[in-house]
Amino acid sequence: MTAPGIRDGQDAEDLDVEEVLALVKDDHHAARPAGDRGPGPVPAPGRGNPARPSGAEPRHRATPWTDARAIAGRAARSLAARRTPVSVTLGDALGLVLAAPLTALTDLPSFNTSAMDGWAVAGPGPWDVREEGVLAGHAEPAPLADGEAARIATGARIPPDTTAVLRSEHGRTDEQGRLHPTREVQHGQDIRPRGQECRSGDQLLPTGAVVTPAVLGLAAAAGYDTLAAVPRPRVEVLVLGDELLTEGRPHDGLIRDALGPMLPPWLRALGADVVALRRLGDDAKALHQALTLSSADLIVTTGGTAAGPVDHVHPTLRRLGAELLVDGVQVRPGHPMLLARLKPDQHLVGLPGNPLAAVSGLLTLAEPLLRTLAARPAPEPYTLPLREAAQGHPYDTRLIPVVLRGDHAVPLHYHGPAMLRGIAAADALAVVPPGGAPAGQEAELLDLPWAVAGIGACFT
Ligand SMILES: Nc1nc2c(c(=O)[nH]1)N[C@H]1C(S)=C(S)[C@@H](COP(=O)(O)OP(=O)(O)OC[C@H]3O[C@@H](n4cnc5c(N)ncnc54)[C@H](O)[C@@H]3O)O[C@H]1N2
Ligand code: MOO
Repeated sequence: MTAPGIRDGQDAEDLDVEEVLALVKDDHHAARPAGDRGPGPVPAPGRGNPARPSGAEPRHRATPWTDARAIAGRAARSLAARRTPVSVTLGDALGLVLAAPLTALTDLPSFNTSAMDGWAVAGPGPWDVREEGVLAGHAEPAPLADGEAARIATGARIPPDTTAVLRSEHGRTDEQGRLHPTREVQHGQDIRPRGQECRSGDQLLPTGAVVTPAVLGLAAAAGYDTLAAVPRPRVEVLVLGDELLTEGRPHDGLIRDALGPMLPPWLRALGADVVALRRLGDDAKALHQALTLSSADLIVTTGGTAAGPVDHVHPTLRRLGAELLVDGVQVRPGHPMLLARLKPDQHLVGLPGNPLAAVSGLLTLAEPLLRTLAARPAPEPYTLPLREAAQGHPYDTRLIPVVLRGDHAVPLHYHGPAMLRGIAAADALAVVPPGGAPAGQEAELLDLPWAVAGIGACFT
């Protein structure tokens, strides 16, 4: 069914009966008799306490969206504190979080060094220029006598008793080979004294700092070969569904697996070490075995979260005696997503099979859990005004792909739960409250990792 009022790119299956009815009725708002007040545009209920159209069945068990994110973060909190730091080479440390303060292992600079190419000079000029110059990386040169100069390169060790460095563009040599300054020389100029940036033992960065390329550079400069870091949470991805092809075009009711290629790099961008991706079909036994044997910190399943004949996730979790921490979330798309504790130190996030619903589950449940396990800081929440109105769900939060243009978030079309066309062009997801948001209303934004950091920064 396609309800009048469903916007371009919105998927009718995304809307439940109440929502479709709300849209239909909303469309005929003008034709209502005077005094007929409802239901009309559904009023925006408060988060977590949604107003429901009269007669609507409350969605039992479904957790409000903000609560679901908080529960996912909390579920990992005590585990995060107990994770043993790992020692990783600088080459493997990008994106990890420091498990110990970065303390300087040396003074920086570790010797008095020249800030410029030119001459090290002693006393006032003119100076006799020593035959042998000083290059970076050389052993300590002999002391300068008063009235003596030595050619010196940027980064080279300053000879003892040097009083200043004269830049090459500020000196000239006469016929006798004596060096004259062409401008006044200040005592100590262009000498970087040992320890100017830090002394050995100074704290350069605290525990919890994210290892960026700049941190790698600083650590190397300060003498580190390895860093103590919080290990990446180990994640196993189990893709469920007999209808999935791994190559070629869809045919005969079979479709391409869109989640297998999408989830591992996305999980990596969220800080995970993806140890395995396995396609299990719709095989309850294989799922049970995979969950029993896995030693990952987090198992992410895709599909099979609803109540169809081959939706094996709930029955398998029941069989395993798993504790369901979140069983359905008041969010569209993705409302059947779930979070379970399989063992005290092992969780499962069940993502719905519809691909945009899976993205919603990834950002709602997997992101806070992985962030907490990886000890990454929470991104600062921020909002931007919507450039166009965003259609809301009557009583669930909706996540809508947007592009950021100037100071506005522009909602994208093709945001139905089975569609990736919108998110593939997006910079962020806008959090649209129940009832929707008119143009100009501020919406909270969830940045997509590559939109902020660039592709190279988050997928290495
Ligand atoms: N009776 C009900 N049926 C459904 C409900 C509901 O509330 N009551 N919710 C719908 C919603 S909303 C979603 S989302 C889906 C979630 O279903 P599952 O998690 O059980 O997923 P599947 O049924 O396995 O698949 C749904 C859909 O997605 C396609 N799919 C699955 N895996 C992939 C993949 N790796 N790549 C691309 N596409 C995939 C699959 O073929 C289906 O079309 O349930 C609704 N039903
Ligand atoms: O609305 Mo579902 O949750 O299609 O994803």
